Amino acid sequence: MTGLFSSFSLKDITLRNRIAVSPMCQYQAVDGFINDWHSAHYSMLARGGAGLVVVEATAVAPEGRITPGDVGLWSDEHTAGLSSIAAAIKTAGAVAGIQLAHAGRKAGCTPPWQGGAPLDRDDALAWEPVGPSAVPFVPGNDYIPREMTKDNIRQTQQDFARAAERACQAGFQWLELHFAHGFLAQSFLSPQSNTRSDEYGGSLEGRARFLLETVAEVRKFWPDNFPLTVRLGVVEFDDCPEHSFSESLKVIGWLKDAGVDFVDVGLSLATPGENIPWAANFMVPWAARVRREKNIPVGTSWMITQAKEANEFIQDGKVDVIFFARTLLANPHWPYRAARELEITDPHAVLPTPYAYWLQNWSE
Ligand SMILES: CC(=O)[C@H]1CCCN(Cc2ccccc2)C1
Repeated sequence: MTGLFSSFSLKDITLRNRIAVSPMCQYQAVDGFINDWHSAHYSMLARGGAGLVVVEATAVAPEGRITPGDVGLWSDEHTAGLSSIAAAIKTAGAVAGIQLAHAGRKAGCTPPWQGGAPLDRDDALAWEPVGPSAVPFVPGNDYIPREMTKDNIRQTQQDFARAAERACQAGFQWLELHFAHGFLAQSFLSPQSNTRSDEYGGSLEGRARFLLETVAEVRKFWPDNFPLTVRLGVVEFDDCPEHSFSESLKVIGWLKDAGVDFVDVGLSLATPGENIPWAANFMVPWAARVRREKNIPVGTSWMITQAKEANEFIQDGKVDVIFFARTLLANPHWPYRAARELEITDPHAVLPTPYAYWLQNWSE
């Protein structure tokens, strides 16, 4: 019987359950290097019992960071630190995943707790953002990205590919390309941000070209027996969400043909004014439609907090994996709580032995 605690196999990788730690930016790195914060953070989450732990948005180039504090994999020097993170995740029994990102025109900002606005231009840590077109994320704002040349595009695609190679060398076995949230790839896809008239703009084929060429380059460096996945913003909540969703379904078909194994169904966040219908589980129906209409395994996130509901989403074949974020930040041992609530056999077994032993006969 499938459910939240049934295993999930994709290519040669098997998750012990359907609970994934969603990539959550910590903004604690220096020059892209992880430190004790990340080691403790990811060990904590991996020991909580999730089947998959995806490391936060990891920049494929310095100018692709959301903030100066983003983790990076743009240099061979970054590999060693991330390999220790991958090892810690795997030792705890979870599959080690990593999200590779380029924030595009949303890059070069302060972390959310400092307002999330672009760094002052005279800040020594600031840099010029890049994008498909010289169109600012905030209409009328003077934080305008430099329009990428075709050489810039090719270089960034290589950056993704080389970062994927490093991720494999570091021991990660699940790769998620960040094609959502208004970041670089999403901004190529959205006509709100991509006004190019060359082959990287205009038609849907043109706007999707950056994504498909990036997947093709990554495919050369990421092992075929490990899942190659994308987080894709599948819907823009504008005056006609069905339009962007129908375009996304076409793009997902092309991504699948290019070798993408799984879609983590996310939000577009391509413009600041989106009227997002925030509510519990609100992305599940969209993910279920992708799964059904494109016959591809999917995951999703966004305000999913209840074990019984999550279990039903899996049982009903709506989604294959559920990405939890704040639910797990609030309680890293939430998988154990969920296992008890769902009356799974040996709920304590989701935890490492030193914890499982003492909890096997414990009931509060
Ligand atoms: C890297 C990434 O996708 C993150 C960056 C920070 C904001 N995240 C998106 C977010 C928006 C609103 C509430 C919570 C989260 C996306």
